[in-house]
Amino acid sequence: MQTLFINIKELLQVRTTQIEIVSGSDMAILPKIDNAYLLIKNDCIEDFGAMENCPKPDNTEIIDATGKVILPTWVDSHTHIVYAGDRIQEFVDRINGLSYEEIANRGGGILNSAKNLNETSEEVIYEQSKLRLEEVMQLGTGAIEIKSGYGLTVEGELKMLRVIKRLKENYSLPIKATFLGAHAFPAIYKENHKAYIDLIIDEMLPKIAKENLADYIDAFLETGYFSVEETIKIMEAGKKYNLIPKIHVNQFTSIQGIKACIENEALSVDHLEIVTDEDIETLKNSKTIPVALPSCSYFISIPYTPARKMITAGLPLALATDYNPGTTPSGNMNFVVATACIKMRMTPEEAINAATINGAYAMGISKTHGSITKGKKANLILTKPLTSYYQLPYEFGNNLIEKVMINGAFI
Ligand SMILES: N=CN[C@@H](CCC(=O)O)C(=O)O
Ligand SMILES: [Zn+2]
Repeated sequence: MQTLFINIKELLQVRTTQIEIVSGSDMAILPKIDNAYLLIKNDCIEDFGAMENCPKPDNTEIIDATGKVILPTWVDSHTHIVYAGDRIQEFVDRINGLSYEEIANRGGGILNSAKNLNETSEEVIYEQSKLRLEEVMQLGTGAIEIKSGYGLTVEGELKMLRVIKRLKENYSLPIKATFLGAHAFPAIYKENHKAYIDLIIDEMLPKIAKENLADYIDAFLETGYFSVEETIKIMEAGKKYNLIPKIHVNQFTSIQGIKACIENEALSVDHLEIVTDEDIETLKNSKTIPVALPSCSYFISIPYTPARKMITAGLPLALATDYNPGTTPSGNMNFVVATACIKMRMTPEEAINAATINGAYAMGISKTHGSITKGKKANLILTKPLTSYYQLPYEFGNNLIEKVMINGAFI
């Protein structure tokens, strides 16, 4: 089966050689072809180029993309889309003056979602989660990472990861599962952290490994949550089961967590709303990618990741949604890209690189996704007619996507 897009106004993120990540000043470069063609064969990108070189293959569906832009689908490398119910009351409490921390200290926050999840059947959680997944796919997400972390019991964490496994089986986009048992201490372990960490290491991890339910391991390394030492234990334990760390860190405070993550070869460090010069120095020359979550900053009114400072220092940056019921009840990568431009002063080129090729690196899939490269999967966004790709972040909040293709087929 072949599909040929012709007359594409702008074909974005074209990479003739395999690159896995873009960093520093290279993030400002978004290679594109004006008036382009793109040939898809089965589920992969077969060929692309300028219209004057367009082939005329037989038995091929032709799609005229006059006035439209094509780019790789968004790669959302950090989400918590498997959860039960919502936290709307906490949203109103925050409007009325309570902080995220105050709500958590009252037993709300992550523990509120954990209670709800443990009281909800796997079937219901699956039904709720698949609607979220289908919605974000229509918004252009063509690869997604999903975390556990609202179970905080052996059964609850397994239930979440089994839901993610079912989503993997039933949907064609790449899904990576991350075990986040170390998301918060359940109330009964508040004074006995060691017992909960033992539960994670001795009971949860072996069961998860036996059922092959996770690709990565995560922890909420933060003041009041998991300390540096506790997170190191979790990372070391995960690595024994080949689970690479992807860690929540520096959301509210900088406590030497980034250094510990890099020393433990984390694939990514995520959040980074509070970043010191020392943190930036530590990130240089590491293979760990920083991931910013601007929708979270927007929703709970905390600082934005200092993208300009980090990119100027030569670092790579990825963007993701953090879709979750507490701090980011939105999985719209278009909004993330726009907010990165508007609030973090990333250029459209930097933001699109961060949400495609660098997102793919943060998910461990940049060999197959994240750019228009021959042989990569045909996961594409076809926009409505646009004046240029700048319209994507400019018209924040508007849906400019006409169609989404996953593995060579429109969804
Ligand atoms: N910060 C930790 N975890 C989630 C939010 C958890 C919650 O409030 O439900 C996040 O990434 O923002
Ligand atoms: Zn998160």
